[in-house]
Amino acid sequence: MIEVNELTKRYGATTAVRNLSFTVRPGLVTGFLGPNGAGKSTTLRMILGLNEPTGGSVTVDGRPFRDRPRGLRHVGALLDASDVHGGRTAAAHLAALARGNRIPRARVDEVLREVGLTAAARRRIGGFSLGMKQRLGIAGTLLGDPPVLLFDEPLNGLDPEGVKWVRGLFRRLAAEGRTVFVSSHLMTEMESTADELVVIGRGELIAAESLADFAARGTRASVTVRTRAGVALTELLTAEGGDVRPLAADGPGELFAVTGLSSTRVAELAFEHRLLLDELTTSRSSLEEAFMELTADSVEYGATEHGAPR
Ligand SMILES: Nc1ncnc2c1ncn2[C@@H]1O[C@H](COP(=O)(O)OP(=O)(O)OP(=O)(O)O)[C@@H](O)[C@H]1O
Repeated sequence: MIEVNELTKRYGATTAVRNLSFTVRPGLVTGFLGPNGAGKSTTLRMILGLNEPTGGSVTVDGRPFRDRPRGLRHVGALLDASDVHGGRTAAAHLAALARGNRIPRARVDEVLREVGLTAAARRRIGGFSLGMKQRLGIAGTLLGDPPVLLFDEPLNGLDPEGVKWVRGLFRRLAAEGRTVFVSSHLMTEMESTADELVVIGRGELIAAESLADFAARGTRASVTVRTRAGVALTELLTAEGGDVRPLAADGPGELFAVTGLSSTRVAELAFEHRLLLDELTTSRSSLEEAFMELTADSVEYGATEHGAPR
């Protein structure tokens, strides 16, 4: 569990993070989203005690991370995959990390196998592709078998097969009861990866909730429902404040586009009233639209600040 409590970080006149509070729970993959410059890396560095907050506090499993000796056993973190000594071999790099954290040397071979780098173990890191460096960085996070894992933009540089592998790994780590916190500036990367989202813009919290609830915030967000109980469902959802419009349906039942309610809420209501749903989906564009709408101010701010044309 990571608890961020009214965290603020200023660099001179720039406020990188402002009064930020959220909780990252174990057993789930939580996506940490925000446009470039939103303050994600600064927040991750404060969680790890690498940056001193100007205000507020952050604890990992109840204590500031800095107070933990042998840190890799508590938190595995990958901030910058290219920040490694290129002259070392993959195995030597991991062995040095293991030694510094009193982790048995045997773990090195285990984690190399886990990330698919066994064949490259004796090669120098300098010759690695970005994707291989990401895998090596991920191997480092797993070394101490930690309950909490942090990743800053881990999908960068991975090919589609690598992305699929990382997603599977995150799911497994979460299913094992670990806390998994993954940053990205792209909603598309998170929609098949995360259960929960923490979204920030300009250093401030925009949302901390499930993907379904976040998707429902966009004004054009919609949930598609297929049912053979169209009349009853329309009445029910309308009474709950949803806007229900029929769509042209092929296949069984009728198809509706619902706005103003999350897919979770639609499912709960249908269940409570014993109405069978044949299909329930959040339109893929809803997440992206909600993200664009809710972070629009921070993106504009960034573009103006850096002098880019609007
Ligand atoms: N060491 C520093 N000194 C001065 N300003 C900094 C420093 N580190 C970050 N900033 C500023 O703080 C803000 C947040 O930066 P940060 O790197 O945390 O954002 P981010 O969300 O991780 O963005 P990106 O996805 O581009 O890495 C930016 O305006 C950045 O210029």
